[in-house]
Amino acid sequence: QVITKSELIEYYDISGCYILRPWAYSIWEMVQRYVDDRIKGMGVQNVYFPMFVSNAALEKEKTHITDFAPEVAWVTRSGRSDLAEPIAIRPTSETVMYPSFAKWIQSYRDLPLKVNQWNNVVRWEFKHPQPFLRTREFLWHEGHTAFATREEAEVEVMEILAMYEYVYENLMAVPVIKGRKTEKEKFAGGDYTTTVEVYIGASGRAIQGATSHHLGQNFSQMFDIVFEDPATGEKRHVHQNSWAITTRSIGVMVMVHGDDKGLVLPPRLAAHQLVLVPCGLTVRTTEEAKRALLDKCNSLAAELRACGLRVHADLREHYSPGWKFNHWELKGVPVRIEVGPRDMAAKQVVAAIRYSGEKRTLPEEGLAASLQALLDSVQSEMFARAKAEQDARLSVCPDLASLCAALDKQHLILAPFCGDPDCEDLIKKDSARNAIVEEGVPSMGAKSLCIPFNQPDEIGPDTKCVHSHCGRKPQFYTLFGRSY
Ligand SMILES: O=C1CCCN[C@@H]1CCCn1cnc2ccccc2c1=O
Repeated sequence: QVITKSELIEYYDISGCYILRPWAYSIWEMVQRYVDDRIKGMGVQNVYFPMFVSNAALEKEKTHITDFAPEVAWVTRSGRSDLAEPIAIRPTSETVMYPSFAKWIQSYRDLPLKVNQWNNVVRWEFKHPQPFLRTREFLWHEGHTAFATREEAEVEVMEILAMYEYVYENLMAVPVIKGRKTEKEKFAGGDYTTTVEVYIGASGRAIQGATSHHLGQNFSQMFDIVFEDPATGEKRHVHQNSWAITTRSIGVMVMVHGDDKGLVLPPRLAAHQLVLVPCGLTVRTTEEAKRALLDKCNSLAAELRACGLRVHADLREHYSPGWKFNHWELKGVPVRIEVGPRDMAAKQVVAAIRYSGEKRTLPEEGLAASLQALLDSVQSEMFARAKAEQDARLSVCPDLASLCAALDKQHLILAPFCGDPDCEDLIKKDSARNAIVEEGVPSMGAKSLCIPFNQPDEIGPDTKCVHSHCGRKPQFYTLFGRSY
């Protein structure tokens, strides 16, 4: 209800596809603007590759394409005539881009190659679609880079991950847990996957927020992307990375901050940080008093805009202040400013803070500065509140029983883990069986989310793997939880 009543999304007659309305698209634009500036500062250049992939190109990456094959959408016809060869619609662009990388990279002087594209991709998922979180078409950016050495590539993987952490924590006020995916959960085409994971308090589940993969030389071997080593003259395969954040991030922010009155937008991403509503106009208000109030609202809005604040003055005559209060609360505007004739006379305004519900009277004097300070404190308090909830729902569990008990409390679990995919399958199966069934719906088992870079403790010599039957030595604490 929130995503339609707040005018983020409109539904569409093709399953898994949704319309991003201005209120949602403006959030994506803010994310895009920040990420685009950051990656350009890292020497990445934007490009645009075709959305169509030939069967031959797609097949080139047969290693991991197999488990993704069912999701690939194909064009088989134009008009009434069949195509000679079916053409795939890109689900991601490795196979589209890397044949060109092989042409463009001959010498070490052609390195590093760093390109990115802002585009849409199509994955014909069969799981239950959800706006933002699981859609058959979504917007993202995909960065694809190539280096002469592994070390250079590995530095970039972490720089990009830090950028995604900033997008979530500093723009969206959403705390993340950074780490590396386990062997089972990583992108099979790469060497390793790093990720930012987000805890969704409302559902007690975690969701992947963005990824930065180190591909190693897997793709350069498949696509023969080689350069001549100046020292030895021999041909060397490049070391590659690829990374992405998608419009799923909008859904994550909606879920983390939303409340029973609707959206709650963090000030740094809100298209309107402030909405100005004239109040106290009654049938008895004289024409010139009304005119004076509307002029006041316009001049306040202009003054605040001049100070860089994103202000919207809602001066519509045929809606009551109460209606407007509800409308903008539903859309999650961080601060509403109420101005009535009495406020005008007292040279003050009333600020209503969306995320806390608090109301505060502010003098007109220095209003822009006090509102900027207020918005900054809203941003940091929204983060602090989400962080406190995430930390309160994080348990360190030594064994399966305590892991299942923590799952039932909608916690995420940090557990000593051997890292073995078979053991991970067992943990998922056994934690699903033991967990209490809620309202007849079998609750899903725990998946591994990441191996946090920030480990809670050393793995002691006599520490056991969380699934004691496996008998293998635990290697690291791994974050487990129900996930999307
Ligand atoms: O995440 C990223 C970051 C951006 C570039 N691509 C990588 C890895 C994508 C993994 N993936 C994900 N779904 C797929 C679906 C169909 C075919 C292929 C794939 C596929 O390769």
